[in-house]
Amino acid sequence: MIRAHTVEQVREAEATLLAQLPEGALMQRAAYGLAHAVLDLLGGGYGRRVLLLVGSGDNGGDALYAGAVLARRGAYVEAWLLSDRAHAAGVAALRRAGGRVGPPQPSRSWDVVLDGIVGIGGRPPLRDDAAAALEAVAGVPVVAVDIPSGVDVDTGELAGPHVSAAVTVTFGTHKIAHLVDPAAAECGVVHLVDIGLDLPEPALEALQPADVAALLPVPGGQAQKYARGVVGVRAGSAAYPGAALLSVAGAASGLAGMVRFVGDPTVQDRVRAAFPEVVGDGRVQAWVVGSGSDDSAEDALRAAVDDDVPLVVDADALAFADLASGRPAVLTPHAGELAAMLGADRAAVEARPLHHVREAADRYAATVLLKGRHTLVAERDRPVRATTSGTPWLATAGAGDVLGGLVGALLAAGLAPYDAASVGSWLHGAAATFASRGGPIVAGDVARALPVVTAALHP
Ligand SMILES: NC(=O)C1=CN([C@@H]2O[C@H](COP(=O)(O)OP(=O)(O)OC[C@H]3O[C@@H](n4cnc5c(N)ncnc54)[C@H](O)[C@@H]3O)[C@@H](O)[C@H]2O)[C@@H](O)CC1
Ligand SMILES: [K+]
Repeated sequence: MIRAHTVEQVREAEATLLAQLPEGALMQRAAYGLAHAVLDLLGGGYGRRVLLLVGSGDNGGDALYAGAVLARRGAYVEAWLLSDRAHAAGVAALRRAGGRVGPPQPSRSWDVVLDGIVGIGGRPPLRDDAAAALEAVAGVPVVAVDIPSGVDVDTGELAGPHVSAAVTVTFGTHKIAHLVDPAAAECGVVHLVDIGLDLPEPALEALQPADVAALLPVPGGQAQKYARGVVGVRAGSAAYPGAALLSVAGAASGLAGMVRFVGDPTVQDRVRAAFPEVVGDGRVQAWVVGSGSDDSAEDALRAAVDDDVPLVVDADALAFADLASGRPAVLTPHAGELAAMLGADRAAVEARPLHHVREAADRYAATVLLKGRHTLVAERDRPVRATTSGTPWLATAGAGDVLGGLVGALLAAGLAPYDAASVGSWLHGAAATFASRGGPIVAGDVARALPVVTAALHP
């Protein structure tokens, strides 16, 4: 599991550790980890040209001490101090190691910039001098120290100018901004340096393959189809038959024992032709409702709610999500749908996805899965889960229908809504990444890749 903590949680853990260690020990751990990540990125130190952007806090201190390590490895290192209150011992260490301190020489070109402007003590927006320094080094790859300066650490929101990093080297634990967009998209590759912090339950987490494998419902030796779970799909309409086919394709991933389909008769014929294993109405352990349901969305959701089993509420059914409020249910909006549910602007949801997904989980007393580059799954009193297994090629028509079906299959197989949503989202992203191999895909490719990805979790 990747765990992310709030600034307050990190500060508390650091305070405990600082009290037990000699002065400066934590910063040395951080600076060595940082320097080694930079050496990895540059393929060595000798002859490389490194510019440090140094703010007034300990984040700048990390950059200065790392700069000293790099200078001792033969790099040419300059520190551009953005404040006259820069970390004094760090400045002295850099000087002793042969680094230069002062405004950068204009003619120099840099191999890398270390962003030590602000870390977890920063409050966006960046001050003007810091923003101007960023402009002056535009185009040079940046290694962000702890966090790309200018992003909001605890929310993942952006406010004005900010660093866009190639690599972010963070310390002790991930921060929320490393996993939540739009900030996460500015972090580049995130590298975690262990500094020995002892941390509480995280604010946010991201499932890793081993976590998904541990949660996945796997049939035992005595398995039979009903016990493995029956998932029902109420989706599609004469106008949108494809949504039903893709919803069923996700549900028929093999993770539940049986799939039922209920819908428009013409759509039903097409579903049966494409998926001979799918049967008609009957008892189910979970319903998936809404993709392409068009005018029938409300009736379909009411019928599903009457069965009193866990639900996936998707697409057209989200307009009636109140019906699922307080039930075991996963609501699966994209930003536009969530905006409509909350009476907000789509742009506001995209700028503050974490805030809005939490608000919806609270308002609907349900599990809410907000689709995006890093999908977020929120449920009251649980860490939000972010999905990082996808690919930008997954932004394709019908991919959401497959996800809804898949989450339904996992609900039917017995996972709680929170786990079904986050495991389903992870598998969906991983299947897309596997199917894509860096190239374009369509929604059906994602559904077809699900069994392979599932199998790979159990070598
Ligand atoms: N506390 C610890 O034990 C450790 C901290 N470490 C480093 O220390 C950092 C935190 O250090 P600090 O608490 O000193 O805080 P920071 O260095 O993150 O930033 C605080 C400083 O930035 C200035 N600042 C705040 N907002 C700004 C803005 N919008 N524009 C420009 N300047 C702004 C403030 O005046 C303040 O002096 C971590 O992110 C990490 O890099 C690491 O060395 C590991 C150990
Ligand atoms: K930084």
